[in-house]
Amino acid sequence: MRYISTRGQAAPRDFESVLLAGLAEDGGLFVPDAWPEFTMAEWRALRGLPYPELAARVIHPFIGEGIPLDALREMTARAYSGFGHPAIAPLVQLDTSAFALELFHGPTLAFKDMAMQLLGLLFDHVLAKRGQRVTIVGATSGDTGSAAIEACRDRAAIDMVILHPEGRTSDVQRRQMTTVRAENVRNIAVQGSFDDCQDLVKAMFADAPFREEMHLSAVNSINWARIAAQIPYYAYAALALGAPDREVAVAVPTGNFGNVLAAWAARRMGLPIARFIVAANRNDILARFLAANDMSAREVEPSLSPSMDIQVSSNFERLLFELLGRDAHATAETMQRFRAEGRMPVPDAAWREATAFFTGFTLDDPGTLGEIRRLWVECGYLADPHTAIGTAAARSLAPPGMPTIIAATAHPAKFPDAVERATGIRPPLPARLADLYEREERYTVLPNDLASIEAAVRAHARRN
Ligand SMILES: Cc1ncc(COP(=O)(O)O)c(C=O)c1O
Ligand SMILES: N[C@@H](CCOP(=O)(O)O)C(=O)O
Repeated sequence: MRYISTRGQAAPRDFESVLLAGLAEDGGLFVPDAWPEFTMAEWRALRGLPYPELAARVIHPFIGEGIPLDALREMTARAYSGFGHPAIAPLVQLDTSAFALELFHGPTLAFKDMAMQLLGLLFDHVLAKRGQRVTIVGATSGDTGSAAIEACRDRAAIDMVILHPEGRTSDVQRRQMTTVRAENVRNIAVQGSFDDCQDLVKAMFADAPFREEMHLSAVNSINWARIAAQIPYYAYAALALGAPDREVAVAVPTGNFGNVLAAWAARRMGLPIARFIVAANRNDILARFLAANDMSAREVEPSLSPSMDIQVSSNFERLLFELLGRDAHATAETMQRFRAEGRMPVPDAAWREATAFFTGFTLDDPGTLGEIRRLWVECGYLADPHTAIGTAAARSLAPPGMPTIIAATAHPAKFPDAVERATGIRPPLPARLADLYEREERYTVLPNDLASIEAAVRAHARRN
């Protein structure tokens, strides 16, 4: 499998190089040069397999022979061995056609573990094989950070710096990152929003001498490996609900557009996912785009679902590339105009094509609390605020009678204040995190300034 950049100016390369590169040198995102497809019979043969086996088989076409299927199998078996549920990603029925796909049974209690636990092992494998080391820089609105730290902590060949927006994550999320004692990890609270953190990461990649010097790599969903590792759970759920012999819909709480893009990739592989419901909080840029072709960035506003407090959804570029007929020149121009003018000029035909499959939905904070309460009262289901936006979206927009998979992206205990406000119940953290509030935090607050962040990354990488 070869990968090309959405902006067409970076050399094509294989999976392992894409894993280490993270972002293409031309600022674009790597995508497969052709989508692997499974036949109906091949999909049916995956039904009922244990999650680690299914994951290895679904991901392997994106990797190719660089990593043999058996080696990947060993990695998926290890990656999911520490999950707190035997099904890894259980489906919980909420009503006749709505099913919560619980993706939060990993070590840091959010869907990020589903990909990140595997990514840590892929990095180990590829870095050992090549005798290289990397400096991973990541931006987080709360969940990617701790999942990445947990997956890559204490690795001799990896240094890691995670940027989070100061004061804009939940306390549990921040503490899950800042209380980890691992020599190779450093946390920075940036005086800005998640979009600022993400921009800083992209700016570090765009600084070619710095990128080279630090051997930068990424763990955000700009890294294709993240998307590849998020495809299997949609297959797992869709097959359990009757695919490929029956169409399903998905409703995905969305911020950086990585999770819903993984579902769309499953469709490109041949799974009959008929509708993609993109569920947002009041940071509604994607919903405005889908409703009226208005992709215009506004200030990021804090909400009760902080992990989705995002306006610039990086992975939209991958969909845009497809909507523009894989025209890298047009994609690059459109993205440059978005950066310069804050508004993305998507041609009408491309927008119409997007709306054939994708529908947007927005829910404000009172609506989110109401939905958490409703789920508890009517279904006996305790949901976190992100998941609740997904269930509300499915209720209002899922095609009638079609089984709908709602990505349950975080454990309610990560957002105890919101859940308690809505239901009166304060969900406890699992025993292994019970002393989270007693642990000492370590992080540095820095301004939203590239030079300061680069200096901190360099100092961390050279600390020995
Ligand atoms: C709990 C939770 N839900 C939803 C999202 C949005 O997912 P994505 O950024 O892949 O759209 C995130 C962050 O990414 C998250 O942490
Ligand atoms: N919601 C995310 C934001 C980053 O998303 P990613 O999928 O690109 O890593 C977070 O919790 O950090």
